[in-house]
Amino acid sequence: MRKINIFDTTLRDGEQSAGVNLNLQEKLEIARQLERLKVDIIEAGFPAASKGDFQSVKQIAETIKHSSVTGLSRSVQSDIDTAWEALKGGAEPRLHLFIATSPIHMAHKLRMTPEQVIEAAVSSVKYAKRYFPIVQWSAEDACRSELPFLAEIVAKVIEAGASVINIPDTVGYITPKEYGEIFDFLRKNVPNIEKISLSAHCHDDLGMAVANSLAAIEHGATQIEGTINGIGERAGNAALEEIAVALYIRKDYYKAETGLNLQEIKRTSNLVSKLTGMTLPANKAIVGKNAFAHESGIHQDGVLKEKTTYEIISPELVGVQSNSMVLGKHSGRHALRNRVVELGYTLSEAEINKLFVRFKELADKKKDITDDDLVALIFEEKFDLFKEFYQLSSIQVQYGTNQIPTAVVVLMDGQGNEIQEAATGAGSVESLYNTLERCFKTEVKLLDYRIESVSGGRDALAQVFVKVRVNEMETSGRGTAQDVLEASAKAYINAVNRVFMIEKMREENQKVVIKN
Ligand SMILES: CC(=O)SCCNC(=O)CCNC(=O)[C@H](O)C(C)(C)COP(=O)(O)OP(=O)(O)OC[C@H]1O[C@@H](n2cnc3c(N)ncnc32)[C@H](O)[C@@H]1OP(=O)(O)O
Ligand SMILES: CC(C)C(=O)C(=O)O
Repeated sequence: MRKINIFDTTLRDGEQSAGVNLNLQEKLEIARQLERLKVDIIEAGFPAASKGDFQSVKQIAETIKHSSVTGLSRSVQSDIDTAWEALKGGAEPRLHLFIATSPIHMAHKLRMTPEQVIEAAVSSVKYAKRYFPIVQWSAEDACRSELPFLAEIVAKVIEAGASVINIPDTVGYITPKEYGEIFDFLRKNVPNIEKISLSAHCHDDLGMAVANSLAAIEHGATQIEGTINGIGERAGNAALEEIAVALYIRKDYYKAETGLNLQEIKRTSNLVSKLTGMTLPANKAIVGKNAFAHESGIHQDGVLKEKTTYEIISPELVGVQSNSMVLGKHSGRHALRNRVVELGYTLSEAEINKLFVRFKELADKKKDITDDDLVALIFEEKFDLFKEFYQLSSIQVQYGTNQIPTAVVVLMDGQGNEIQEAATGAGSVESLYNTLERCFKTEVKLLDYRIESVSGGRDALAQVFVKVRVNEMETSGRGTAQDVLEASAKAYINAVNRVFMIEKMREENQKVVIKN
């Protein structure tokens, strides 16, 4: 079996999904879960992009011990210097350098000649090697590049010290057969290529990211890049869980394996989906709600007689289990702490105590607290870092079939001032959002609103996801409560607080001088 290294870019390319902004705590939690999943490399961000990205990469590099942590950098010295400052505290610092090699990108975006691109690539790899023991180099838009040019630049960056060469299908254009041919061409035409590791990075614009990644493995790639749930720029990246399980189930064919702990897949997928607000289609392979559900009589009959008639993957393989735990109003802190740990979360004693109060409040209203309820409460406590901006004190909404819906909202701002406003709207949620907009004194455009119940039953918690645009910035928010209107208000406030947080960081960023 060939070993395939898994390079996870959920926190970098995944966060490039429109409307997704993860805060430091959220990124750390995902990084810890990726470490439990045993990914080989975590791309934690793009350190030179912002102060927030820099801090997240630095903290992740200093926290994660069993996966290697990397960050992305353009071929410019100031980006490399900043990346070193972020990554130097990690166990195995590595840098991911890139520059575009296709005629379209070189001419129109970089406005550089091919010779200038080679010069920038080589000099940046040499510069990075002064700091980093491992330098990965990526040819952005490799799949629309001219193959002889690609081979020439790859040969030169290997000579300059790059030990991993990544061939990205940046715009999701290639087909599996053609992608395999690019790997064959490079392996045949680049000197010393057997001394480095070849990597694949595929986007899903034509729905072929996973198929292309698997084709790359068949043609010599030893590293695969992708994201959990396939999130990422535009149509997303290759879904790592699909690649890992395909290699496992079809090891007879691929004769290659990853080091992933497959049983952590479902938990990782849930965490990423909840924290990014990017819900999964029910029929998503491996991690969708219906991935192991047999609906029709003939299938059910077959599965009852012999599972393998219709099940090629057992749910337990990827950590899908039935939820048998019952926590209720008579449960104590020990049971709660135990369950939190079993669910894979790391909470301080103070956080457990705060969670316990919320848990008891909910248990008074709801008979059984499920794992999903608990996760929703953990998210509210652990990841709402924006409390220094607006916090909800109370809402009151009046609705009648022959009345104009009216809402009254009381908020606290970051300085402890109370803000009270009222407004009407075409429906209850609209009246609430019109009122909140008055409180914020900023125009907020609602782009998307989704509501789901966290668990089953009439007393289920409601979870609302919103996408908004404020001051030209798109962001998402989530809110959980037993009442749908309260959950709606919390989601809206969470999204707007994220924008204010990012704006504040950007202001602070401008004050930071990055070493040149
Ligand atoms: C395929 C990918 O996913 S690549 C990664 C994409 N991710 C991101 O862009 C997220 C982070 N990016 C950012 O925060 C910003 O783009 C920054 C901070 C990096 C740069 O911001 P700005 O300096 O304002 O530049 P802006 O983003 O407008 O333009 C990019 C510049 O970098 C240049 N550039 C792009 N790629 C590279 C590269 N690999 N090496 C060197 N220069 C590059 C562009 O040609 C352009 O240069 P120009 O200003 O001389 O025209
Ligand atoms: C920077 C590279 C690896 C990338 O994200 C892409 O080309 O899609």
